[in-house]
Amino acid sequence: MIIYLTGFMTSGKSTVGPILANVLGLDFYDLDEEIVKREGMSIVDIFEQKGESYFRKVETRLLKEISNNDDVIISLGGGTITIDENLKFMKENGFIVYLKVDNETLYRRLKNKTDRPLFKDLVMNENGKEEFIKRINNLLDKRSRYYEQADLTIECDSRPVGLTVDRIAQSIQRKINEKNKH
Ligand SMILES: Nc1ncnc2c1ncn2[C@@H]1O[C@H](COP(=O)(O)OP(=O)(O)OP(=O)(O)O)[C@@H](O)[C@H]1O
Ligand SMILES: O=C(O)C1=C[C@@H](O)[C@@H](O)[C@H](O)C1
Ligand SMILES: [Mg+2]
Repeated sequence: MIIYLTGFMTSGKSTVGPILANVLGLDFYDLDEEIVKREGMSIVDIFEQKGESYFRKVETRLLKEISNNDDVIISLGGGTITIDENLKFMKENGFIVYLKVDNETLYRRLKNKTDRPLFKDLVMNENGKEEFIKRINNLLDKRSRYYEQADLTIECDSRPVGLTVDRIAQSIQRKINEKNKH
């Protein structure tokens, strides 16, 4: 079984993923971390020096590569699921969980981080909340229809990490039990 964690930047995929894997006794991969390892560059450097479309190509290739593992949790990048080819592949090969977080919470988490290329300029230019919220909403308008294709949505705005992990773990456990019955 492959469990894919999707959701907006800073929704918590990379924070929740390793804890969830530990709780369920599964292996863990973080797609962004695999890209950084393979390219020997940070995500920001890849975007700045090689461009977003190059990043997306590597992302799609490595998504398929790490999906050769079984019994694994994979934390995706925030944009991975918005590539139709990736969405189709994950629907066919795993169980997708959407970590849904409201725009105010995303703003609080994003406003000081310079390691997200799609928000770095706003942070560096010390833009105000309005600009952040506008960009978050614009991206969410385009991306929600992809995130909502997930098999399970967990609303996790200000929920402690442990509770998010518990809720996903219970849901996955139910799935595994069902599978074992058949
Ligand atoms: N309850 C919470 N659950 C998850 N993360 C939280 C929570 N409260 C605060 N945070 C913080 O929010 C941030 C979540 O970032 P994280 O890197 O996990 O997101 P991500 O979904 O992997 O983003 P990206 O798409 O950019 O990889 C971290 O800085 C984490 O410490
Ligand atoms: O939402 C996005 O498009 C991204 C999210 C991050 O996980 C990284 O994959 C990168 O910063 C792009
Ligand atoms: Mg991440």
